[in-house]
Amino acid sequence: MDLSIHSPLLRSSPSLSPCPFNSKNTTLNPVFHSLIFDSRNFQRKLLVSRQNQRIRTQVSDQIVNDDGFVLEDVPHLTNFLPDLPSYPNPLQKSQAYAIVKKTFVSSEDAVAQNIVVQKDTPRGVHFRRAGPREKVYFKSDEVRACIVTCGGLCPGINTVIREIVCGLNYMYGVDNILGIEGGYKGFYSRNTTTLTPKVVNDIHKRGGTFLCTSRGGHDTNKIVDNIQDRGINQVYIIGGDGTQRGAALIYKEVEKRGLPIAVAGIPKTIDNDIAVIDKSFGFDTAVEEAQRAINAAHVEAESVENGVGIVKLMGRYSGFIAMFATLASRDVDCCLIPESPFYLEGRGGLFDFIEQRLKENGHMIIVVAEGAGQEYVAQNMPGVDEKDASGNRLLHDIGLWLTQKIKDHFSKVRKMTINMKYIDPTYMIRAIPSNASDNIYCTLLAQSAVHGAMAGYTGFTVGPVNSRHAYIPIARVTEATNTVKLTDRMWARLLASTNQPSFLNCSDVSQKDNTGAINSMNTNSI
Ligand SMILES: Nc1ncnc2c1ncn2[C@@H]1O[C@H](COP(=O)(O)OP(=O)(O)OP(=O)(O)O)[C@@H](O)[C@H]1O
Ligand SMILES: O=P(O)(O)OC[C@H]1O[C@](O)(CO)[C@@H](O)[C@@H]1O
Ligand SMILES: [Mg+2]
Repeated sequence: MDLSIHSPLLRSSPSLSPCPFNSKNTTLNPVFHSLIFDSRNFQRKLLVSRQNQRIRTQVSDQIVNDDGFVLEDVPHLTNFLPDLPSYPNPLQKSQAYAIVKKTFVSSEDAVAQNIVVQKDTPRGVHFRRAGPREKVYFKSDEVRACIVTCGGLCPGINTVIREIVCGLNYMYGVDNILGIEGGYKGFYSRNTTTLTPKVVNDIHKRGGTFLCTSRGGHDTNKIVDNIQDRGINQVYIIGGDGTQRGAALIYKEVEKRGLPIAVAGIPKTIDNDIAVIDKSFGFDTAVEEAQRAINAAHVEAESVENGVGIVKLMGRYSGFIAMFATLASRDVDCCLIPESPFYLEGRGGLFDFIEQRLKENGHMIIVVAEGAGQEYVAQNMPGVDEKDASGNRLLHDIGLWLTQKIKDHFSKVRKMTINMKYIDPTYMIRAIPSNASDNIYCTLLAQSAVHGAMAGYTGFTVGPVNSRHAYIPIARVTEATNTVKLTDRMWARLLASTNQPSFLNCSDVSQKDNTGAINSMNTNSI
């Protein structure tokens, strides 16, 4: 029985594609099933139109059925261009794919957001599975694609650029690909470069972005005007949360103008603060590179009497890099992250702990995420509240502040000689090329984005959800920030491994934890 959704609401909702899902395997009755989709569609419309307000709770509240299967679908070009012609996927004739048993992903395949279930668990939220489709909505020689990279650097950006270019060219025969230089503002400052497999052949071996990047300068109308002027019909946007917000606005404008343009977001950030996806590319590489700084701090600290090493790692609002680098290293005595407040003085404070470790081991290593303890540093620098061009608050240097505080405490209060070394490898961990596993991850991301755009999906972000690549509505990944959960087992593992004070009691933890953000690392389940 085909339970495809044919509600008037769905058809009138331009932000959602027709849902070919069929619920043969569910016990839901068709009417109820439709209702669930309808309420989601309605909510999704709301979410897109009010994307700056956090209405995630309202969205969740709508999923009321115990057995509910929910597809959080992405838009399709045929939603607002119903007459758009389709063509057989050129992969059908690909020699490489000839041996693959099932070249194309079924339109009924969905990726479950929650895979830890009990017998009576509702089926819950799903995303459309990424991958090549039988039909495409672009003729190869009519594709004019562009790629732009925005926000901070991250290992692997060049691999994603390379693989979008090679994927479009090798799999779909597209050879009209433009690189927009210098981030969003590159669209209207008219700096572009032609991208071919040959041009991008070696770029994955270099850090940074071949196309350069910038913060600020997002002017939706100017950008879409420019996309139109250049005849671009596929836009690949690589960047973090801010970039994805910008991509959502570009998609909305494209849809408003009724243009046959696919807008695909590829999430990028070493901070790993993007919700829903398992982890962001470059994160593994950053954690690996951080080991070199921690090792150096450890060698320095253990070679002197009362050596204290402080290593500052990136992580504006999320302490994932610091947490994983600490867990990987085993040389770290204490890890400080933005999500977990700490204090210096008194019983159970950091000074006490340092003294105890120096007595036990003769040395001590602290890893601090750049966003940790900002409120303390701010107290010493009243009035300093700067922002970058994108409006992100510029952080105070917690590493320097901490170094000074520890020095002062031991020399002036405890009258103890300590040997402090402060290592700040901040940009070194993100300006490098991606490691092997990130390279593979970036390749899959790029190819998934290409398959999605060619298949006519738009307004999506691509990423792995429980290890399966999926097309996720852009608003879904920007509505919350992925942060370390203090009540998650991963943070408990860290506390157990360093044996550092938690600086909090249980009731503090439940108050602090949480913001409603989704812990997409799923670290509890590992
Ligand atoms: N809310 C928004 N609406 C439209 N554009 C935005 C928004 N936030 C940021 N942007 C644009 O996205 C681009 C990148 O944003 P930002 O500098 O915040 O980096 P990011 O993508 O979040 O990456 P990261 O934080 O990992 O470095 C900038 O050009 C900025 O103008
Ligand atoms: O100095 P920049 O380039 O503005 O970037 C710094 C920020 O970018 C990130 O690497 C990614 O968001 C943060 O960890 C860091 O705070
Ligand atoms: Mg950001």
